[in-house]
Amino acid sequence: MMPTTVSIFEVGARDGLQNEVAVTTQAKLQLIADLAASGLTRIEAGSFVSPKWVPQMADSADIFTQMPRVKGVTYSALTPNLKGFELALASGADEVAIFGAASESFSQKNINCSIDESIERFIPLMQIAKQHSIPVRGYVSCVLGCPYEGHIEVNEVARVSEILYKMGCYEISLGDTIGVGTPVNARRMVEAVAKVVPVEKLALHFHDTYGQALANIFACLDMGIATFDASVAGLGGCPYAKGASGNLATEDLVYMLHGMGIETGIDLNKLATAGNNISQIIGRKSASKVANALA
Ligand SMILES: CC(C)(COP(=O)([O-])OP(=O)([O-])OC[C@H]1O[C@@H](n2cnc3c(N)ncnc32)[C@H](O)[C@@H]1OP(=O)([O-])[O-])[C@@H](O)C(=O)NCCC(=O)NCCSC(=O)C[C@@](C)(O)CC(=O)[O-]
Repeated sequence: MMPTTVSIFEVGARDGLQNEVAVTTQAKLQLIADLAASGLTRIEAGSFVSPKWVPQMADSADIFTQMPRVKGVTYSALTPNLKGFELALASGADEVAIFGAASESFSQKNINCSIDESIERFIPLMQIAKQHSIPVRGYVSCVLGCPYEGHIEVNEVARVSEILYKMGCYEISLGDTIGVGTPVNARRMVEAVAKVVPVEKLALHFHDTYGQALANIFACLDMGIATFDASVAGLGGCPYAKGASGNLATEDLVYMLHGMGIETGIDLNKLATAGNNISQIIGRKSASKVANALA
């Protein structure tokens, strides 16, 4: 059955801006304020990773401490290890996300350790997060393909997802990091993961490299998933997946959902303005077809 409402997890300020030319802290703060003003209630605002690995996110502590908070909005941070979690906690993040992968090679390139080692690192983080009542989201990358290994078995996606869920992640976001998935493959992958993680605890995170993201979401919408990640203006990519384009543009997702009578709580015009403003700062046209059409 199709959902009547969908929750959008906005990743533009993190997944998006981590792979664009560096913008000022002030520009990020404005973007985050604009996103909240458009009605988004789940905003990933930065990441506490090594600034040597991802310099674009080096000001995340400033972002979290300086951004004006809107009541009802959850501001989340990406954290790869205990050090990242402690920095996020000190900066006032409402929730954090750990990130693993279904590909050994991607795990090595992205976080410099194997899948199993990454899980070992998450254990103390999960314990401390529980003590502080900080909800933890879990990402699994490369669920429909890997930039280094190509095909990824759905059983491996299910295995890593189940581990993260059993560790205490409240939601598992399945990431098509390089945007190679197609609708039938996406459904098959979700079916496999839904055998080990309740389907309502899953979110989908599609990059739009091959223009399949909306089709993939449409294909999975009647499976019981009601959370989708998206990035305003289609910002970004992944620093460890060369050539991958940004996430599905949030504007395009909202337009499709509203067209289907599915509520999101988001004002599309305000969202498009937020996306156009940050695109102008970055110096390129918005990657959202909808934002460009509205303009
Ligand atoms: C995980 C590490 C840190 C391991 O990196 P490492 O070099 O193996 O770590 P280390 O423990 O040996 O530490 C090396 C240095 O980093 C520091 N360090 C250690 N941890 C932190 C931290 N949390 N914050 C800040 N600094 C940190 C640490 O203090 C030390 O500093 P030094 O002594 O050299 O001055 C590194 O590989 C890293 O930062 N990787 C992040 C990569 C990244 O952010 N990738 C993009 C996000 S994932 C993504 O986009 C996919 C997703 C989620 O969107 C879903 C999808 O689309 O698939």
